[in-house]
Amino acid sequence: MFRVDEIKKSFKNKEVLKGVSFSIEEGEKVALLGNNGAGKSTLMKIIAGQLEANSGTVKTALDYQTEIGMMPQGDILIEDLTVSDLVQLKSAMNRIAIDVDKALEKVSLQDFKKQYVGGLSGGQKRRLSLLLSILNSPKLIFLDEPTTGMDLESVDRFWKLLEKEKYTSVIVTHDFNQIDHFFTKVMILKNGRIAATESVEEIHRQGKTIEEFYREKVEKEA
Ligand SMILES: Nc1ncnc2c1ncn2[C@@H]1O[C@H](COP(=O)(O)OP(=O)(O)OP(=O)(O)O)[C@@H](O)[C@H]1O
Repeated sequence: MFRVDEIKKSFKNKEVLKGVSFSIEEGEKVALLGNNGAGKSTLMKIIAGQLEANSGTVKTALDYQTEIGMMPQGDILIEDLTVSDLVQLKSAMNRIAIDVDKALEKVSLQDFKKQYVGGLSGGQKRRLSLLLSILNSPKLIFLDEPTTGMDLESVDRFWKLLEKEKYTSVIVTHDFNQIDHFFTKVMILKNGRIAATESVEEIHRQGKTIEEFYREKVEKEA
């Protein structure tokens, strides 16, 4: 469904990604893990086309505009539009007809439709970003730390929404509480490469939690 081959990226003379390769199959829910500065957001930006890699390829038969949803780490929102207008604008850009109220209900923002985006709280902006990235019911979504800044109730609602919608997904998260029951696969980015890829089922079969697996791979061999 989606394949990344030997992606390399340096900033000045700092080599952040040294050859990252992986593939995503339909139905997988992949947690992309790694310490701060490991290069997760850099990789996500390259996949999103916001940043150019020095070398490597991204291959997919999916259409970026209509079949892939992206939620970057920082919110890219137009602050001086109302919530409702922004949702309408995005749906017009994607040439889809949507019921704005219903869409806003998905992320519990129905009471904020007339408010300016710039006046939303950080967690509310994240929820709006999420909505924009799934508005066209994509087949594959890439989310970079989607729950950052959300209160506990919103975090719970966020994971429930994703569970219900059943997207194939790649999600950068530090939310270890959720990884054990939401994801099917874990990828760990370390020293510029994918240092480990494992199915959650296999990790559990070994009697470990994902957090234990992560610590073993990242901390012990640091
Ligand atoms: N535009 C840039 N210019 C220079 N260095 C950059 C730039 N973007 C990222 N970096 C560097 O690349 C490295 C990886 O950053 P990145 O944001 O991809 O990490 P991350 O794994 O997403 O971290 P976090 O968990 O903190 O979000 C860091 O050392 C960062 O300082």
